[in-house]
Amino acid sequence: MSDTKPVVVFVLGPPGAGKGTQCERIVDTYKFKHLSAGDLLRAERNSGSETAELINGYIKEGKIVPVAITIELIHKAMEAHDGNLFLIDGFPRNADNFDGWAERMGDKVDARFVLFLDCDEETSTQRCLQRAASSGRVDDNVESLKKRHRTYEESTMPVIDLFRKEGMERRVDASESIDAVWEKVKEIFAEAGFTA
Ligand SMILES: Nc1ncnc2c1ncn2[C@@H]1O[C@H](COP(=O)(O)OP(=O)(O)OP(=O)(O)O)[C@@H](O)[C@H]1O
Ligand SMILES: Nc1ccn([C@@H]2O[C@H](COP(=O)(O)O)[C@@H](O)[C@H]2O)c(=O)n1
Repeated sequence: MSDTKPVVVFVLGPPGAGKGTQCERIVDTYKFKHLSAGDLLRAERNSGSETAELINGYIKEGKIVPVAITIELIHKAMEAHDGNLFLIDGFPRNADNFDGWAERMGDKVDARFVLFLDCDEETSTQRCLQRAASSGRVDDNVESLKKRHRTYEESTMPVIDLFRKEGMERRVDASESIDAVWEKVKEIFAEAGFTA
């Protein structure tokens, strides 16, 4: 991490909304470091560490891992990066994530806005099921997706509502094509003062 306060943009939305897809383009264009909470948790699970089994259970059930574990992974990844712009994807996902971040990181970073990629459950499910052929993910199946959607509605939407009330939410209709979504995302980053 550089000496100046890290700038953070959060990326939220239902499973398969296209968060990772748009993050790749944001990284290429605006030179952010992309930190996906889901990717960090899957890597930790695959490392066979003492929390691996616990993390796997949460992922299979579409539940949210306790924040202490997730923040530790995000913080370590931020420390390891020699730059100032961070795109934190899939976090904060529930009140525990939100409160844990506020407590541990809130005053250490400059959180600019939340990119909310929004699409309906049917679109989201179809995208994840198509991705299943290549993703190898234990949770890209109908049963896990139902659970992930319930978690999204019950736990993540209230967090997005909180950000909206704070004027930090920037919503994009993610049911459009990848290129159409990208055009809207670029407008949001330009309005926030980021240059390509
Ligand atoms: N706008 C889009 N239109 C059609 N397909 C898309 C669009 N955006 C992403 N996809 C495809 O949908 C699948 C899910 O996209 P992606 O992995 O980016 O979603 P995500 O929001 O990061 O998912 P998760 O939260 O489950 O990790 C991928 O196969 C991707 O290629
Ligand atoms: N803040 C988070 C983010 C993710 N998880 C767990 O990982 C699963 C996959 O997340 P994706 O963002 O890659 O879809 C998710 O269903 C959770 O089980 C988490 O616990 N906390």
